[in-house]
Amino acid sequence: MTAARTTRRAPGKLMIAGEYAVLEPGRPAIVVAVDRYVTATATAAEGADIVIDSDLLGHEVRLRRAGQGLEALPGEDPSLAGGVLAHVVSVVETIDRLRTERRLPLAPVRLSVRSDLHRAGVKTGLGSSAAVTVAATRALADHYGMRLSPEDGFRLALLASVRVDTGPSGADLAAATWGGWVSYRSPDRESLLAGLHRDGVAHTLRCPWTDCAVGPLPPPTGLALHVGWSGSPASTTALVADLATRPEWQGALRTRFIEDSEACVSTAERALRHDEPEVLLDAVRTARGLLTRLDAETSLGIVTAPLHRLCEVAESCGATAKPSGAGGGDCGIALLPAHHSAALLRLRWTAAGITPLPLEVTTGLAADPAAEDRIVPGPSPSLQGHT
Ligand SMILES: Nc1ncnc2c1ncn2[C@@H]1O[C@H](COP(=O)(O)OP(=O)(O)O)[C@@H](O)[C@H]1O
Ligand SMILES: C[C@@](O)(CCOP(=O)(O)OP(=O)(O)O)CC(=O)O
Repeated sequence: MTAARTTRRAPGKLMIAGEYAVLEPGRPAIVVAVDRYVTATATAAEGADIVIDSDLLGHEVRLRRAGQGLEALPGEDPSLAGGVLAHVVSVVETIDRLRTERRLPLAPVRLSVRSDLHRAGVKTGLGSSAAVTVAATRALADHYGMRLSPEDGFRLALLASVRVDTGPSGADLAAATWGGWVSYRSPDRESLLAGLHRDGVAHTLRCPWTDCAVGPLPPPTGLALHVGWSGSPASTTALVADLATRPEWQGALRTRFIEDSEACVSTAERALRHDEPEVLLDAVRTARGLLTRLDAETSLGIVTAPLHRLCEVAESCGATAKPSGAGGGDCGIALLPAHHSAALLRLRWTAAGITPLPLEVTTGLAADPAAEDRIVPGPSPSLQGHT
């Protein structure tokens, strides 16, 4: 390994449609990457096997490779590796295992992580865990000279993610990897985790991922995507876990929601592919209706008062709007036809206590023009060359 310093950045995301239903393997969602990033830099470490320096902590944490993964060195807070650093630690452990299975050497590595997906330390719902996982996976793999394809990088990041939590669909990882407007269907994360335990990383990476599908979608023409922040963070994990425990979610309600969501997302995808903005707006309106109905049927707390206000105000400005993601706080999106005033929307949102976020749809890590490194192709065979 001869790389001196490898920096990779991955964008945040917003969900356009398909929330909750996409948790079901094979069910679709539409997600877009937005231009707020997490940047991960891998360099050689000294004095520890792994050093993680994250802006979430403000100090670095030194870890060592032990039999079952990374553990804190004496004097370090042992709870951090399984807590706030869980995603970065899982990335390192997943790549360590892959390289060990392939009989490739491990090296002391320092990973620095910087994020602009929080506002004054508060999460905005732009998918920081996914951006961290994708950026760190890519920085570390490239640092080792593994030269992953975007598909390999996505799969490796999803495997690192399921080791932390099999709950999330991975739609945010797909957006961070490929960027733009993305059509996504999730794999069965429980069976991937079982595969990791049973067969290891290399095999699970290569086996068919039934149900999983990712593809680019053309952006809509004549519609601008606007994003408003409700002002409060939401715990997607808590909402998803809460929904899973509801008896009503086990029966007909769930089947109907998932079927209706599939129809809605498929319509939205067709509208994007055939450049039919009116049909897209209808589908986004339907997606809002589905989330509102799910909320009414379960009292989960998806459509909070600020998110409702965000949507109503946007509609009064000529837009079609909905909560984006799990709801309960975080962001909402509005699609505004070009002949309506964006300035008015921003003004009315601000007056209603909603913060307009100046975000643009962006490319993913796979096309990162800012990738900066000094990799000299080393003797380590690439992942692709080995599989
Ligand atoms: N700057 C960062 N450095 C290290 N880990 C981070 C950073 N930002 C986010 N993470 C990881 O992502 C987790 C947050 O995930 P989550 O609560 O799902 O928020 P989000 O909705 O932004 O993904 C953190 O607990 C941490 O594990
Ligand atoms: C419910 C979901 O389908 C969508 C949640 O999207 P969010 O945007 O709420 O996620 P966070 O980035 O963690 O805030 C869960 C999923 O797809 O994982």
